[in-house]
Amino acid sequence: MGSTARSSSQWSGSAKGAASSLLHSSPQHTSVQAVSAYAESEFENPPNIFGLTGRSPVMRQLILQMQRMAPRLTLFTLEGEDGTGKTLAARALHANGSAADGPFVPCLASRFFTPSEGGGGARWSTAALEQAHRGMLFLDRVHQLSPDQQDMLADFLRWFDHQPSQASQLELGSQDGEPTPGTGLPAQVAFSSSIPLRKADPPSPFRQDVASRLYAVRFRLPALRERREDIPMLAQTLIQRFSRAYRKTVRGLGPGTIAPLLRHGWPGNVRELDQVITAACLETTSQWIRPIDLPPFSSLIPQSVPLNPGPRGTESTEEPSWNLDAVIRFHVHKVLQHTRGNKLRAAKLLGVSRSTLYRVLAAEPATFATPNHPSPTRNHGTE
Ligand SMILES: Nc1ncnc2c1ncn2[C@@H]1O[C@H](COP(=O)(O)OP(=O)(O)OP(=O)(O)O)[C@@H](O)[C@H]1O
Repeated sequence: MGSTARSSSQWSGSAKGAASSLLHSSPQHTSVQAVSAYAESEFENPPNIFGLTGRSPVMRQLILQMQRMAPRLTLFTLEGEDGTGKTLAARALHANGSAADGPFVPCLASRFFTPSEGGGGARWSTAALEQAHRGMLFLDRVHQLSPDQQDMLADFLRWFDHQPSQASQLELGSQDGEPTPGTGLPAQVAFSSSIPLRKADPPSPFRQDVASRLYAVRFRLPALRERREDIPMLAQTLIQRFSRAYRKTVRGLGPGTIAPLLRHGWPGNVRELDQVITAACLETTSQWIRPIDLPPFSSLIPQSVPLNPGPRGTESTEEPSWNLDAVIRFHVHKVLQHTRGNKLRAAKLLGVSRSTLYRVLAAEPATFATPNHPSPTRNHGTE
């Protein structure tokens, strides 16, 4: 990619230096050339599984582990905070596993375990099972299950463990490969959880016997703040993704833009980074994202998205933020993303005047400040 006359291999040495200096030194010393080199480099081909990538040791190890284990997985759990890439990881394991020829069927765990949906006394959704026949059923957000639903999950695990092997599944389906009603059987079942299901100190909100079964094979997606060295590469990946999707040429991060990204805490993880990059790509009038193009980060997501509280106390231990300004700004940015930055259309959709929209965007969001990022206005400083 890019219009530079130098090849990426010629750049790779200086790109490596640029990455290191961006991570370890003051942003004021970052040169235009170094940042351009960084954006144009190929990032030394970090391991990649179905678009899930990372160059930090923890991500390298995870991706290699996924590549190694994918062909043999039957039942496993992906654990990590919201937006860390659990769904992407599940898709990657599906694409590289024994059920790759079958469908990938994501389903909220709390919807799957809804007795009425299956009818006929079924304690889980037979429709979802049929859809996922010989593929992967991905039961998302298992930590949100109520105690009754956890009991259903225990029954489901027992049922699944006693099903015939993949080899004999052919006999279960009809001749054209479609399952006959009530006989759908996924080859793989994956679960996701945003919080650890196993607690060292009881009492736990989750049935510990069930958690042990789910943890037999577990992949942990690290929070973005635990692998900051991945931020430049992820930002570049997301910029390229944006450019392709929106057909707008954005080449990379301009001078001074990486520093605020490295300083931020990323409570919303890669999803939040994606939102920030998308908003900046929409905003920029240059081919490079400038600090002034960055939105105030923490306003893009509510500071702490409260989890669905369950009777056994499955709610997040973090204090949820219901700050009205934060919610309004989050919504406004979502609408702006939807209208691809068209403020007139966004104002119409929101049912407000354009000047009101500008006022919301210009407002100083004092309540969104993070300790490391005290003034999240549109201009993130003068670096
Ligand atoms: N390592 C990565 N490389 C590229 N994109 C990533 C990576 N991790 C996550 N993403 C992107 O970040 C966004 C959030 O990822 P995903 O939906 O998989 O997270 P999640 O953990 O399942 O979130 P939630 O628990 O809130 O459902 C997606 O757009 C995904 O493509």
